[in-house]
Amino acid sequence: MREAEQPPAMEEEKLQQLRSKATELLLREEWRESIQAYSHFITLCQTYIQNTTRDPNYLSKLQKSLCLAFSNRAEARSRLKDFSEALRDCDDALKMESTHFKTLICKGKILLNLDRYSKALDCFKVAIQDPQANANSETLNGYLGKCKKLEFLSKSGAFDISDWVLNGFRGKSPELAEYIGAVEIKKSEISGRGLFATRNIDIGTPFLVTKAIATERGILPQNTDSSESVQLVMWKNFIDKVAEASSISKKTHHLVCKLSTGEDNETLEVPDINLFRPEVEERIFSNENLEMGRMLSILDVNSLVEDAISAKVLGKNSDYYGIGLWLLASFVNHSCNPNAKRLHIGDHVIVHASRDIKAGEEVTFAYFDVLLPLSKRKQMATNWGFSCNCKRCRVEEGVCWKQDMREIEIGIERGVDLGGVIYRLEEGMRRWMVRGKGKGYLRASFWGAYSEVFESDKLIRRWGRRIPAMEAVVDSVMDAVGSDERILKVFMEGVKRNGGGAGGNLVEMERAMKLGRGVYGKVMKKQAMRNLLELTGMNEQS
Ligand SMILES: C[S@@+](CC[C@H](N)C(=O)[O-])C[C@H]1O[C@@H](n2cnc3c(N)ncnc32)[C@H](O)[C@@H]1O
Repeated sequence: MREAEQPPAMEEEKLQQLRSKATELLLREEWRESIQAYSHFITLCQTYIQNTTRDPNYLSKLQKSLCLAFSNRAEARSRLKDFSEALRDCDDALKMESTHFKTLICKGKILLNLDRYSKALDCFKVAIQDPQANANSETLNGYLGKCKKLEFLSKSGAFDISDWVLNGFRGKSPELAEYIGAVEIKKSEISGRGLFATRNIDIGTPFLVTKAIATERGILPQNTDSSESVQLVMWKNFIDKVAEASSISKKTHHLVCKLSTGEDNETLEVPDINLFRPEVEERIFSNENLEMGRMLSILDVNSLVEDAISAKVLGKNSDYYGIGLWLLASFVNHSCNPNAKRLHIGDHVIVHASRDIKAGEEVTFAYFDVLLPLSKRKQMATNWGFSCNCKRCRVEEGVCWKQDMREIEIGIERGVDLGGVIYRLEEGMRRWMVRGKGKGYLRASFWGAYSEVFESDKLIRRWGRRIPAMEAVVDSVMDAVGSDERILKVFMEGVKRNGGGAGGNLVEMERAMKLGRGVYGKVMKKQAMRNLLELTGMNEQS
């Protein structure tokens, strides 16, 4: 006898057995096994529904069971982060019962996870009307509030981490939404594709906030050999996580395939930035092949080391190490005169302007320390696998061969009086007619010398007016290479030495706030920024 022709009692018994097994597996959190059991149940139930000509009550009972099975399979699939299949199950359940409470909650949570805030909000809004919502009203209201807040952030970019900062970065890190501000992907003169401003972006304004598709974090041991082997294990885990994220989402896979391998950059296609928006659904992407070798090159070129704000400000956890892949941030090219900085909070990266950016300008951040001379930067770019093609490197190429420049570098290596180094460099720039941004570039290259002199009362007294004032150097370096915590630190110490500080004169404080916005971004209110400025001024390691 075929299953579909069995009498209802037997059908029911069989369904009951399968349902109990699937539910038990679900309760035991054995997700894969419960998905299998529910799939079996669903197939059987669908067959019975198709073939039944009997009692409408029985049919309705079958449909209810089927709806619940879709809902439970969606839950199990979402626990395995297979969100696209889980969403499909939710939709199948909702087709049968458009206000099915459990499914609406499950779908809302999945959509929230996928950063589709307004669609998630729609689900929770319907769910809260259900009588069952009374027993869960606190949780449901929590979800509703979270969706509304994240939707607002994703539209406005008005991020605010003040409370967390004022709380000394303790507790849960702030909730952040996916946000794409006034930027687009275009062909870049630096290399391949780059991210470009579509409007003027003020210093500190965040223009990209996005969650990593995978991260791996750990504490590195002090010992170099052990540290290297820990890093190797982390790297392997990280590769596995990226591979897993790509295998469960066609969209993630497609976007990973779009990233550069560091070769043939000029022939790379320019993807539409809108593809990176969370609202773009999985179903428009097809299966693509990405061989392991290519994926490893992509990760090599695009993975970023985390730079946690708490570690930055408090100078703690210097042996803490985190890597991640942030898809859209991977289109930001390096420049030795960058105009953007990134801040890592939880799994999110916030990219903000570290100086004013004009509409049409390419946005860039530093892949490595750019407060160093050209020769050292060249070495670091080589380690990264490219030869830097930024404007500052091109300008500095024009003066680096000069005898004075060589002598200045040799002098620094030999530990000569750094005031003398600065004096010689400033004199040289006058003779070589280096002006405007060029001056800022060279000062940034020898920032180490400037900062040591500005931090030493003795050297400042000795060199007096023969070297430029700290404020003028800070302004020109910031204008050329954007804000940096070390520039901010020198400035804050100078302000304190002059009797200023948090209560210092208004002009100085306004300048400090501007530097602070460039370093940390306009993501906090004034009091939180003042706190950070105080901490930056005090922290030896920042
Ligand atoms: C993360 S990707 C940046 C986006 C890349 N241009 C693209 O089209 O996908 C990093 C790669 O871009 C290139 N690149 C980035 N900054 C560069 C620079 N300043 N000079 C030369 N090449 C650069 C290098 O090939 C580097 O390996």
